[in-house]
Amino acid sequence: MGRKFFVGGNWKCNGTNEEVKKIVSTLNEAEVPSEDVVEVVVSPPFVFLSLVKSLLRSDFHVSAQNCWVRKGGAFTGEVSAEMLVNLSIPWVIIGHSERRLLLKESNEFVGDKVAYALSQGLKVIACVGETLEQRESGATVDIVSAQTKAIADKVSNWDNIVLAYEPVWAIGTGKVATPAQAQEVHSELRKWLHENVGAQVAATTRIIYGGSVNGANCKELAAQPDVDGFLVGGASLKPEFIDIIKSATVKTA
Ligand SMILES: O=C(CO)COP(=O)(O)O
Repeated sequence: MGRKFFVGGNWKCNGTNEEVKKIVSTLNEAEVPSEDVVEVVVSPPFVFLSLVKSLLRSDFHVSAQNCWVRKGGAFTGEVSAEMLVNLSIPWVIIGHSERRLLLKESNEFVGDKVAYALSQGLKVIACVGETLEQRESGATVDIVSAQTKAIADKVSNWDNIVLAYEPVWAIGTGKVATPAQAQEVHSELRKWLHENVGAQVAATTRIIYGGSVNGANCKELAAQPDVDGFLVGGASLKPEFIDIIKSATVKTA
């Protein structure tokens, strides 16, 4: 079975009520390849999830940017997986580097979160990626493998996981990984899955790239054999997100 191209838009901590409505209306008017060709998921901040869900075209889906590690309760400021399920939000991003680095989320904590979110029926965009210092010291593959292992240690079924490779040095910097750099790490991740989880999981799990993806660089990245889509930050707030969605056709050409 082929891996359907996946394009996620991570809006991060951006947007007003008015801006969110405008982005959604731009997306709703866009002509893009069908759902058979590309799966599109947008991830607004928690407070806008219901609004976006109510306005967004039905062939695009909504994701949260995080959720609590276990069942909800006395955890001030947190949002539980159960709440997302209750609102029919199908996806959640877990382990984004901004949370790993700024909020000190460990590999193990991320693994626990992924497992709990899956157990509640959510689909997960699980993020991994190395810092510039780690890349320069030659540790990239070790770092992303350890991050992936912490997830694999806690989950037995990968059907509802999309793995996002997001090198920290490429996020929000305009410094995109070259297609060859992205392909190299994606193929190492697939190899890791093959050797440590199984051939089927390696063949079917989508590995998407994130870090300064834009309308101009997406096609070349999408053409790489192990790049199965994107997780887009800054450009997902702009009309060029539509061009990025359209890059899915590179795979079918
Ligand atoms: O972190 C990212 C997506 O999750 C990437 O952000 P940018 O596309 O703004 O570099």
